[in-house]
Amino acid sequence: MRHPDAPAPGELLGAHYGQCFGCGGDQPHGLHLEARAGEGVSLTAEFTVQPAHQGAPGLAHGGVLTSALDETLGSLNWLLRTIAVTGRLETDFVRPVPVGTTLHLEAEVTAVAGRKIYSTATGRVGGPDGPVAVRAEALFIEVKVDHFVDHGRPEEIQAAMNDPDQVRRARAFEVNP
Ligand SMILES: CCCCCCCC/C=C\CCCCCCCC(=O)SCCNC(=O)CCNC(=O)[C@H](O)C(C)(C)COP(=O)(O)OP(=O)(O)OC[C@H]1O[C@@H](n2cnc3c(N)ncnc32)[C@H](O)[C@@H]1OP(=O)(O)O
Repeated sequence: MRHPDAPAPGELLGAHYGQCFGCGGDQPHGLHLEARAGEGVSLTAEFTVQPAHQGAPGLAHGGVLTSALDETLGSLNWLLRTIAVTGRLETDFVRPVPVGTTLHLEAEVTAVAGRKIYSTATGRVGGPDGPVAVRAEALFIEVKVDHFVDHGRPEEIQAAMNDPDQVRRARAFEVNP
């Protein structure tokens, strides 16, 4: 399942799109999640809860935590060298996550059936071996680059197509044998 050209274990995966809310370095409102390749089709990521991410006073909003899980699971695309979007995502919120906490995330692909990619993720607090605060089960569906070209707002699509770095990133996913 792991693509032969997948980044080596330990390598930073980088953003799939600079304006992405989950991982984009150019997105001032984003989570700035950083993911690193693991063994097989797995990875780890870190995300620190900011004051802008509150739901209840001093606690992370559940939707923001789900976004961090979604992004972590979506980053598995880099290891499969496949473009896939979230079809279904189910989150368990096991313990509250205070502002300032670094969430230590890990994700892995559990099965692939045609275009369907099943995956799971956990987020731990206090360190990579700390207690689980959130976990998720997901189904991603493989799509072609056309998915974004057909459905995205034209101004952002045009800007992405004019950005050689973005075109290179998109191509890297498309040369999947
Ligand atoms: C040069 C410019 C280009 C730029 C390129 C950039 C490169 C980007 C690189 C990487 C990007 C990654 C971005 C990650 C971002 C983080 C992850 C997100 O948040 S993604 C956003 C949220 N998700 C959506 O917006 C999906 C919206 N939904 C859809 O578009 C469709 O529903 C889609 C594509 C998911 C499926 O539609 P169908 O028509 O293609 O396929 P059907 O036949 O419906 O489903 C295929 C199989 O999947 C099952 N399925 C689909 N949805 C399901 C669901 N919700 N629950 C259970 N099964 C489901 C179906 O039952 C079917 O299964 P059976 O093959 O028959 O066994």
